[in-house]
Amino acid sequence: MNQNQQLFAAAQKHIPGGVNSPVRAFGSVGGTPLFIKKGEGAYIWDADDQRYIDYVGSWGPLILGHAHPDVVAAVISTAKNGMSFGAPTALEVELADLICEMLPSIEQVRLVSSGTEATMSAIRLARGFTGRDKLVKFEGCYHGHADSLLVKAGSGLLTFDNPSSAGVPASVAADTLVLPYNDVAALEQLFAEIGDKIAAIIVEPIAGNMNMVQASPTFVQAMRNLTIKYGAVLIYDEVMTGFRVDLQCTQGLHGIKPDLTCLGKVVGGGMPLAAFGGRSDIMAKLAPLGPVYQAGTLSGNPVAVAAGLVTLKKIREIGFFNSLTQQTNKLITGLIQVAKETNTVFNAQSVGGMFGFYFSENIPVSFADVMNSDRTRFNAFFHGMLNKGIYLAPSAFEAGFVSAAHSDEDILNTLAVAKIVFTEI
Ligand SMILES: N[C@H](C=O)CCC(=O)O
Repeated sequence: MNQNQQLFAAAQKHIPGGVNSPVRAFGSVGGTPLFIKKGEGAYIWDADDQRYIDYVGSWGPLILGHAHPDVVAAVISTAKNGMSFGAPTALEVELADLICEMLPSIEQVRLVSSGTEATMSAIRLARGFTGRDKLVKFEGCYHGHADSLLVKAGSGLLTFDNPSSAGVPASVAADTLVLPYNDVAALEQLFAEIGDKIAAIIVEPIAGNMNMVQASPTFVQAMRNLTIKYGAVLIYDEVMTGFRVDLQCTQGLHGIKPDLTCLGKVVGGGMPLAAFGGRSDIMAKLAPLGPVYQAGTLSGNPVAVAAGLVTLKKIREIGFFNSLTQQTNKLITGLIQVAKETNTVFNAQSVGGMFGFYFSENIPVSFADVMNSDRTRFNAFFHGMLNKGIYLAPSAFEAGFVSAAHSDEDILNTLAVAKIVFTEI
């Protein structure tokens, strides 16, 4: 047994399934997960000292690459003054100001510790604000693991073939109405029937938890128009896409002003930090100002905030996003090219530093399309790449990420390996 296998065996003794989040168990692709020893730039090393070019980036946060020196320095210097106070700090005011400056739809913001907390709190707030209970979500979108959101969800649930979790009371799930992604007619029909009972739509405006699926412009516009018409709240879940696809996130690309936005991942620079924010009249309903309760001992944790601040400042530097977008594009066009050269049925797309690839003729626009892609081939490709030092997300239902640390050489090496693996599979 190698070190990874030994650690996995040991982990299973006291950690259910040997992992602290299900997709880490290598989901549908099977095998032993890598136990990571260290990361630097675009690379990670496993317990057997094998190096990999990493396109997971801790599932999105590491837009600057692993252990970026400025982020590490900020974390160390902040931690030296104390790890947590459970009291306000100047740093969190600075981060809140910066988020509001970068995202015009956010007039006020609250910091929390995970994407799940952000979406869960935004939904409670939308319900408190509207006085309504019904929530609209879309098939294949994943918004964290709060009870009401584990209905036909993506990410680890899909990976393990159980898109609606056990343990969610039917009464809770009853208020979650699930529609197909990108289906304008279904959305219009639902609003025509019960629009005055709907508190909110929550959507991943570029879905990253059923692989990567983009919302069409008509779908996006329909969500905005209908929520305005019926007085419902439009929640953009940009936990994955926030500061990852564009400096102004997906909402900047769409030219849409959501009522509330959920952020996570990049905003914390690799530390447990997330946020939700939006219209000040809605945010004013939060305690201690208003009747909607939301709280957290570690919310706005100074060490996490320090990492987030450095990360956001770096990605605002001139040329950062252009270069990240170009680098991701090189990977995607290169993969499409080598697939063509090896007669492999394959497709791929990217926005900013986020990408998806599919063993299918067309780019998927719905959950059903993703389900129809060739997942057996995906698994073979994943293992082939992993065995040759390329670490991709171990699930056909997750997006991939390029960081500022991925060099031309890394991309070329990845493409050379992909060509071999496409031929093998
Ligand atoms: N897709 C998930 C989050 O965005 C992957 C991370 C996890 O579930 O552990």
